[in-house]
Amino acid sequence: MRILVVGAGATGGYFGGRLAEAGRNVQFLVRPARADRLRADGLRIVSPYGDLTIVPDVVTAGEIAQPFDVILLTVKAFGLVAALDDIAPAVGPETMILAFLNGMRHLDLIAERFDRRNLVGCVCKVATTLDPDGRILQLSPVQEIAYGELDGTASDRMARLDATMRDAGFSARLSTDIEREMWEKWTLLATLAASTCLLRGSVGQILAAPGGRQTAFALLDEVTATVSRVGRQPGERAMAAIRAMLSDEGSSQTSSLYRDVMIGAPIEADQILGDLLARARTAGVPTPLLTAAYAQLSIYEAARRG
Ligand SMILES: NC(=O)C1=CN([C@@H]2O[C@H](COP(=O)(O)OP(=O)(O)OC[C@H]3O[C@@H](n4cnc5c(N)ncnc54)[C@H](OP(=O)(O)O)[C@@H]3O)[C@@H](O)[C@H]2O)C=CC1
Ligand SMILES: CC(C)(CO)C(=O)C(=O)O
Repeated sequence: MRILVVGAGATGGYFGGRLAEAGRNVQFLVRPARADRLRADGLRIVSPYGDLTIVPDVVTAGEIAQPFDVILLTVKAFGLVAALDDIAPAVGPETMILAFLNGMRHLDLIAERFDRRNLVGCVCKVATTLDPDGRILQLSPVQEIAYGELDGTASDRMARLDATMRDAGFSARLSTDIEREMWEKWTLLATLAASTCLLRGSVGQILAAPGGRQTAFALLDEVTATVSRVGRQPGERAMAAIRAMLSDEGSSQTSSLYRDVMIGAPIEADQILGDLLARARTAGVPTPLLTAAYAQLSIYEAARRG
């Protein structure tokens, strides 16, 4: 299968690099500055599973001649609309698009731009970041992607996709309920992002602060009530894992959104919190803490814009 990885950043560079290392047919669609760096230094991964440098097969927008079988869309939410224009020549009727983005709004944007049949549900679990030298650093051992038809059916194309993704140096899993898994991941991430950004600290620092635990768990209640009303109710196993993560005394766990705020970078507040709040408002679910967290992040974004 011909795979196009859109973006060679923290996630795309990581999973695309592993797929290429495992011999899959991978091209990276990147923008000119990243292309120059990759051509000069290679695609470099620093990982607890072993470091890796490969010479990636790189294209830039305008150089794509024909559709791909699989597209891994790994841009941040604020780059999505532009990326969808850039990948148009790569999308044919049979192309499967797997997006690593958190939240759910991107599904509608992709379906509106192309066709709902192009969509494959996907959850990406990893903690990677780009360092100032453009290397991909893997920060924790978790490295999994799960995928599946959004309606849960077992299709031939999922079997082909699964055969391509498996045994490529990370955990790859065909899910029969990927839509629920996506809502569960959003529950985790929205709670973690809102609590770490609102309270300005890691899980351990929040738990050590007066009222920190109550605030984090009240946020979890707001997010869970919203997700259960407007999406799918998270399963008990997922909820137990989220509660355990939020109760881990001394934990240095933060969210990528919080880490981006701390370095003054652009953030995905609209995709992770704004969209959830809009759905909560429509459904009449009260969300005072989420509203406060989003207001604070909106002030950050306004200040960044200047
Ligand atoms: N990092 C993580 O651990 C996890 C991230 N996610 C989610 O995955 C998504 C991607 O995150 P992440 O990989 O961290 O983000 P990064 O910012 O590290 O990587 C995104 C890359 O996309 C590139 N890009 C943007 N627009 C285009 C375009 N039009 N054409 C080609 N390349 C483009 C950027 O390149 P350029 O250099 O040109 O700006 C950048 O390198 C996010 O939605 C995030 O929430 C999910 C799970 C974990
Ligand atoms: C769920 C989590 C924390 C995993 O890295 C994440 O996706 C993020 O912080 O953006």
